[in-house]
Amino acid sequence: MSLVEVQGLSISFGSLRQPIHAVRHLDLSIERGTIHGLIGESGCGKTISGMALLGLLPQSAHVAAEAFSFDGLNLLDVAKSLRGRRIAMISQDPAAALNPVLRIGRQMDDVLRSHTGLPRFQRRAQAEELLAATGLPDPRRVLNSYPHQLSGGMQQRVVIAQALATGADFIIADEPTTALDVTVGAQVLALLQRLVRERALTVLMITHDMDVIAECCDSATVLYAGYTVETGPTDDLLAKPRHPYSQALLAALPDAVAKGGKLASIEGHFPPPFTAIGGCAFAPRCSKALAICHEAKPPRHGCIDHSWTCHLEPHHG
Ligand SMILES: Nc1ncnc2c1ncn2[C@@H]1O[C@H](COP(=O)(O)OP(=O)(O)OP(=O)(O)O)[C@@H](O)[C@H]1O
Repeated sequence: MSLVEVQGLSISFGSLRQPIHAVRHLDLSIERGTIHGLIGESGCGKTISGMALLGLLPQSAHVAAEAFSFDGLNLLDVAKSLRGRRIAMISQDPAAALNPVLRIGRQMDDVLRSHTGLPRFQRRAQAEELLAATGLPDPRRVLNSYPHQLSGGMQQRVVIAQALATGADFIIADEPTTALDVTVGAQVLALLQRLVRERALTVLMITHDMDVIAECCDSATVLYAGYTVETGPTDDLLAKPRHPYSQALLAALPDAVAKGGKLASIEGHFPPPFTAIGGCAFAPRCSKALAICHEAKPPRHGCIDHSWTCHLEPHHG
């Protein structure tokens, strides 16, 4: 059984008469001990999906799903209680995740005190061990530092150490390298890969950057306007993307993987979240669209490992 199993998740805001569709139909399956990417353009619903997994949606959100489970537990019931116990989050801005007026030692200790039964001196040793595990060279100095005395890359390592301190086995990393320069970002991705191997973690990597998927994800889900349009192992997705949107994403990147490019723009506009979509959400921007693509929801093709939703025949393109 997958650690995370999401089928047909929809999240909307506003009234039933005038809904704002943040996520329209998310299918997401994450295997234990892997890094799974969730990729798509700004506004497609990546962060809101992560919030739903963490039980952090505002009260005003309307949520529905055919399946929405973590380790067999229904997340609609238990997401809040799993947060900070089995599920932790690393965000884009480590400085915002840390308290600027408290030393790192105090902040690590606060997390360890509320998540472990360890006495104080053992918590100190554990904090040092966790900071060392994230590759910070002088953990004692880091424990005595304030966040502003650390670089962005060091701050992100501290945030990762805090996530480990909670004992969480599933980490949602929301654009964790966006605020870092390329080299430091690559080091943070390598660190997450090592931690997944060494500590049996599972990571959901939220990103708009195909390079991040190529660099560190075992598999990925492509999201467009709140819909899962394709999901599969990274190698397959990069070598043979099947949905026209995934194909356009890769085509928009000259030497996508080699050159470190970001998702380039694809002609046309993303459908606004308040519009109803009758057919395929990507049809208005799709160079291969048929009449039916504008009228009816696309069927799913492929197998459980690699699937995509599209009206075109599976052997097209
Ligand atoms: N509290 C809210 N009320 C109404 N609409 C919201 C709310 N939160 C998010 N949305 C809408 O949901 C949609 C998805 O937002 P989300 O932040 O998940 O996108 P994203 O893919 O993570 O984008 P980015 O990469 O820019 O962070 C957007 O249209 C956003 O405006």
